[in-house]
Amino acid sequence: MPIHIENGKVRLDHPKGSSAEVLLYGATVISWKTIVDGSEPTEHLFLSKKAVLDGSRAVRGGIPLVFPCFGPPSRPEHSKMVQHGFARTETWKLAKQSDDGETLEVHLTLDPNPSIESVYDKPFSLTYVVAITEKTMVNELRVTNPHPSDTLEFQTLLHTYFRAPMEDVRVEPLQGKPYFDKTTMTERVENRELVDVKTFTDSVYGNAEKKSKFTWPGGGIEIESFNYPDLVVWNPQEEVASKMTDMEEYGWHHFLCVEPASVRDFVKVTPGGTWSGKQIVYTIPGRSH
Ligand SMILES: O=P(O)(O)OC[C@H]1O[C@H](O)[C@H](O)[C@@H](O)[C@@H]1O
Repeated sequence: MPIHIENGKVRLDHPKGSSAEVLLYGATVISWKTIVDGSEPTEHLFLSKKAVLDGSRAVRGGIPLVFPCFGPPSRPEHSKMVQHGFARTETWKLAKQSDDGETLEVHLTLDPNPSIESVYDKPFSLTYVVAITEKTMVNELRVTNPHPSDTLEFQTLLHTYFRAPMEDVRVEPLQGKPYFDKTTMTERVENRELVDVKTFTDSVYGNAEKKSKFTWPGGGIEIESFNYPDLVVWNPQEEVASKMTDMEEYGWHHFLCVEPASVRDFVKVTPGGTWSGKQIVYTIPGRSH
């Protein structure tokens, strides 16, 4: 079976060798593999060896979903929530699956339940689409506002932990972009053509390009995003990661987070409307790692 569900995890196995694994817990994609150089499938996501997958805390790695607030809550309506909201710590439902021979696709849904309602009283409906082809992965979040008269406002982000060598990786194109540097809490403008993460990096770029990429000698990933005006680049380095109980030793050497986002401002969805944000991720042709 190309798509099957087992022990709270959805597996997609493409006939051309690519695969993905999505936990119902947080709708967290924890693995995405493709065949890059004609041999064994290569894992493109970082998942900490100490990540907790039992539903007791957000997963340290893969693609946790941030909704409806980014970072510590900044608005009264989010004040009962923990950092990054509840979407990454709720159990989603597998609502739909399809396989047309080229694309394997699953739809996971999340709607208000008593645990969410204890911290958030707005009506909403979320659908998260994960699809893989031989070479690509698509992650699309759809947010519907079922309220008859109130606008729904939220922040959201695909917190993607990519497996890459921290020392060598460079992100572009970010030159000239405004960004909020969370390491110093200052608003700045990026002057580097190629951005590295060799020091503690927590940068929230605005006005992001539709296509971003990061490369290192022998590897690279391109991200095409739709409807995400911002891009967060993060590597916690030892100073922050060593305080995380779920980060494996030296884990920060093996990933960077490049996160299509709508967080510098709040997305506004009119009554009855639906917002959707999407990333398409693929390895850069001719490169392998
Ligand atoms: O530790 P978490 O709650 O998963 O957050 C991990 C990180 O997420 C984002 O990248 C934020 O910009 C960081 O400030 C935060 O530290």
